[in-house]
Order: sequence, then C-alpha cells, then structure tokens
Amino acid sequence: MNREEFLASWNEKFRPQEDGAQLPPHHHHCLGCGPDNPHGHHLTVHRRGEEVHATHIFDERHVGAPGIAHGGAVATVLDDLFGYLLYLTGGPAVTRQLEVLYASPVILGTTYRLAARVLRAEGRKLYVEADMRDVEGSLVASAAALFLSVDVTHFDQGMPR
Ligand SMILES: CCCCCCCC/C=C\CCCCCCCC(=O)SCCNC(=O)CCNC(=O)[C@H](O)C(C)(C)COP(=O)(O)OP(=O)(O)OC[C@H]1O[C@@H](n2cnc3c(N)ncnc32)[C@H](O)[C@@H]1OP(=O)(O)O
Repeated sequence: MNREEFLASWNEKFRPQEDGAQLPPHHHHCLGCGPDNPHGHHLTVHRRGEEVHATHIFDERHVGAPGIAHGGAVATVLDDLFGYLLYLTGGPAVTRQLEVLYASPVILGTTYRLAARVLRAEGRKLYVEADMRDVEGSLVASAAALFLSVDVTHFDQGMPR
C-alpha cells in the first residue's frame, strides 16, 4: 500500500461510526484483524456504546502449551482490540505500554468475549483497558495500555523506500 492509498483508507476509516456498527480492519494484512493475513486472528469488532466488542476463538496457529493459547497471541488480540477504540476517539495512536493479566488458561477452540474501553484521555495520552471472558462470564484475561496519539506521518517509517 502506498502513502496515497494509506491516507485515503485512513480518512474513510476514521469517519464517525454508529453504535452497533462493525468497525473496519486496521488494514487488510493486520495481524490482529486483517482478512488477508493467513497467520492473523481475523478479529471482527463492533461498537457497543462507548466500548468495542469482539468474539474470538484461538486455534492451533496460536498454540503455546498444548491446547492452550500462547500468551503473546492473547496479547496481540487485546492490543488489536484497543486499536479499534481509535475509531471512537477519532484519530491515530499507537501502543506505548501494554500490561496483560492472564487469569486463566485460554483454551484453543473455545469462544471468548472481549470488550475494551477508554478510561481517560490526557493530551496525547489515551489510557485504555480491556477484558476477555468465557461464555459464562468468568474473566480469563485483562489488559491495560497507554496509547499515544501520533500524526499520520508516524506510519511513513514503515512505508517501502
Ligand atoms: C499500511 C496501511 C494502512 C491502512 C490504515 C490503517 C493503519 C492503522 C495503523 C494504526 C492504527 C492502530 C493500529 C492498532 C494496532 C494495535 C496497536 C499496535 O500494535 S501499535 C504498534 C506498536 N507500537 C509502536 O510501534 C509504537 C512504538 N513507539 C513509538 O513510536 C514512540 O515511542 C511513540 C510514538 C509511541 C511515542 O514517542 P514520542 O517521542 O512521540 O513520545 P514521548 O515524547 O516519548 O512521550 C510522549 C508523552 O508520553 C509520556 N509517556 C511516555 N511513556 C509513558 C508511560 N509509560 N506512562 C506515562 N506517560 C508516558 C511522556 O512522558 C510524554 O509526556 P509529556 O508530553 O512530556 O507530558
């Protein structure tokens, strides 16, 4: 994707999103949510009020201990979910710090429900939190993160030269 395409898709993504709307992937190859990434989680995320929600099933591509999701894969999904809050706050930001609490093993092939929300915004800083629960509602993981808002030129660093 070149810079012009990037900017065009950016403006489209950051339009206001109605409550209940399915939110667009960060981009088509995003590890968390890109539909065209064969290694990815293909996260599908909706706006629910001032939160973002997703349902996810980890599979053998995400294995750590046998039958259990790798902690890095769980962190990927939580971090990517945070990235969807940016559609509600209205501008780009990136993860500066991420803390994950692993409350119980995340079992492959099992449905989990995730939700994330903004706790507070202070200038460029966005403090966010998320939780992941089993279908009975028990907490299996939670995360807290600091995102820092960036100008779109931040992403020039990854553009092909
Ligand atoms: C190609 C396609 C396109 C299509 C379009 C879609 C693309 C979508 C892309 C993006 C959308 C989101 C996608 C989400 C995906 C999931 C999230 C990720 O995986 S993000 C990737 C991982 N993260 C990084 O790669 C960041 C790497 N880090 C950096 O680049 C820098 O560190 C950065 C930009 C985050 C900050 O650098 P500074 O130089 O701007 O900031 P300083 O000056 O160090 O700090 C700013 C303020 O923050 C405070 N601060 C810093 N750390 C703090 C901390 N731990 N606690 C409290 N305050 C802290 C500082 O004290 C300072 O505060 P004072 O302004 O002085 O008041």
